[in-house]
Amino acid sequence: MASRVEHPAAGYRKIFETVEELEEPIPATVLGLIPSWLKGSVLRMGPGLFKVGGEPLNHLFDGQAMIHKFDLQNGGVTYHRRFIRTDAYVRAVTENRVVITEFGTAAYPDPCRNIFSRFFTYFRGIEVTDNCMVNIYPVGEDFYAVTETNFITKVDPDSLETLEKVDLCKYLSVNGVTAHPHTDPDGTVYNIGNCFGKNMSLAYNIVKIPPAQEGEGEPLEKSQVVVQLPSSERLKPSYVHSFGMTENHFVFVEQPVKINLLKFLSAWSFRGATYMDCFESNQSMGTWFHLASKDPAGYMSSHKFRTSAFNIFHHINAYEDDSFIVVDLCTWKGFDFVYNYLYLANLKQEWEEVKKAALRAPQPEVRRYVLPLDIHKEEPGKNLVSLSYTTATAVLHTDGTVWLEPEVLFSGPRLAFEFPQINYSRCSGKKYSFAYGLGLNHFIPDRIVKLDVQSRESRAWREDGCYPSEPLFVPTPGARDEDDGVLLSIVVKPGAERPAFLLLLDAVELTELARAEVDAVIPVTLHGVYRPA
Ligand SMILES: CCC[C@@H](CCO)COc1cccc([C@H](O)CCN)c1
Ligand SMILES: [Fe+2]
Repeated sequence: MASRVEHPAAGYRKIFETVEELEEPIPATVLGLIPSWLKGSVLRMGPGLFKVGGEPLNHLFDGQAMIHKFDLQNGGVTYHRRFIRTDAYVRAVTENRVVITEFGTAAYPDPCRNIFSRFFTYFRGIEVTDNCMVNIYPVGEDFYAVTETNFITKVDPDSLETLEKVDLCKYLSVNGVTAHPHTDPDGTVYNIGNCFGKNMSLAYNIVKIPPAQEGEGEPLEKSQVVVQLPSSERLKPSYVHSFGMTENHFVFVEQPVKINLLKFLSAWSFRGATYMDCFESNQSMGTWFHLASKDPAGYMSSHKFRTSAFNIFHHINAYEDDSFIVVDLCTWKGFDFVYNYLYLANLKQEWEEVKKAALRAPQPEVRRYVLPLDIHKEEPGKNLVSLSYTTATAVLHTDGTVWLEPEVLFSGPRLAFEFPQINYSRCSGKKYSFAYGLGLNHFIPDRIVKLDVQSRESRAWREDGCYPSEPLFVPTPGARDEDDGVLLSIVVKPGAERPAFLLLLDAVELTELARAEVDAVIPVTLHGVYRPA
């Protein structure tokens, strides 16, 4: 059972404060021993500028995108970081005001314009943000920093320069795609996104970007929608943050957090509206699971899986076993939108206040759901799951729906196992044993956790006054065991002589191998990738 850790000094405030970018990489002080085979870069995205024109940005997902890079070679480490030159960033800094509406902060009307031009800007659609502060991932030979809108930004993974703003609407009929794509061993990239389309043909589109082919130009030019999934409620598609992919199937969990399209597609400026204002909870649908086959791609409409309401952001892994699909998720119980608790004003409160707010929030739980593929007319009322190693159930109802009950893999009072990572190249879409995550304590990141999804045992790394980020798993070359490798996490230790470090943990025992300390505070990072040299 995770021990109760308290943060009375509220040191976590430091990871939500603006920092300067670096002109050049800075050296890190290495304590301990970095495995000689570990050569490459940790690339991560997060907010770096939290105030514009003297006004604070309100939400965790509003800060202007900053890219961070730890370079490891020959046992030495350097750290670099730059702001991404998005339109959102450049125009905010140039005009010294929020010009592009962010997730939870509305743009300010241009005080210099006259009343008429200000009035008419109200009627133009809002300018969708390109603030790519969520993740960075490779597509072919290129790296893209992303948020969840239709704009992704090509960046140089060595110099951290901003290369090109790309509008996915040029290639795909989507309004946005998640920051969590899946990648096949051959380099094919899959993603899912909302499609509000013409005449409200509402759906969720699964898109496929083929691998880079020599002299075949942009992979994005060849991207296509491979499956369209129907929305449970016309005019109100669910928010989708990630999806599952097994060897032969896509798994889409349709959560009861909905986008009100009448609000989202109408003139925001009147109300100084933001993306957050467009969400609402569906209090009656519960949560729906959808399946689609991968090749040939096709929606499996007869598989109507239902369960009770929860928020879902991060799929951990999904795999097929016998005639079942096993789906492991980081869930938050209830239909109240968890993002309502992630305003910076909340996260930067005194510790006692932070704990009080988290009491009212949806409670986190790692859950295993099992979806039977063969639901030909079994008799209703019987549990269809016959896997020996899980207590998850699936029961066919007379209306043709299948009611799912999960097995709980990890649960603790306001202790979330989140930002999950696995040995992806070896285990994605396959039966696996280990998941690594960031432990959130009343939403404050204060632990690195390893979860054995077979034994349900967990172990943690923590240190007083330390605030880690999502742990990235790097397998030892030629490893035999799934967890033979290193976990990399950027840790902030406010008040220390060197207030941030890259932590290297042995992924078997979560023991510290080394840390590379820098003389700089590093603000919160959300997601990232390890790029081998
Ligand atoms: C009404 C919600 C619209 C969807 C896109 C439509 O497909 C989400 O849009 C944004 C806009 C700004 C920042 C973000 C962040 O990525 C969130 C946290 N990851 C998401
Ligand atoms: Fe995420």
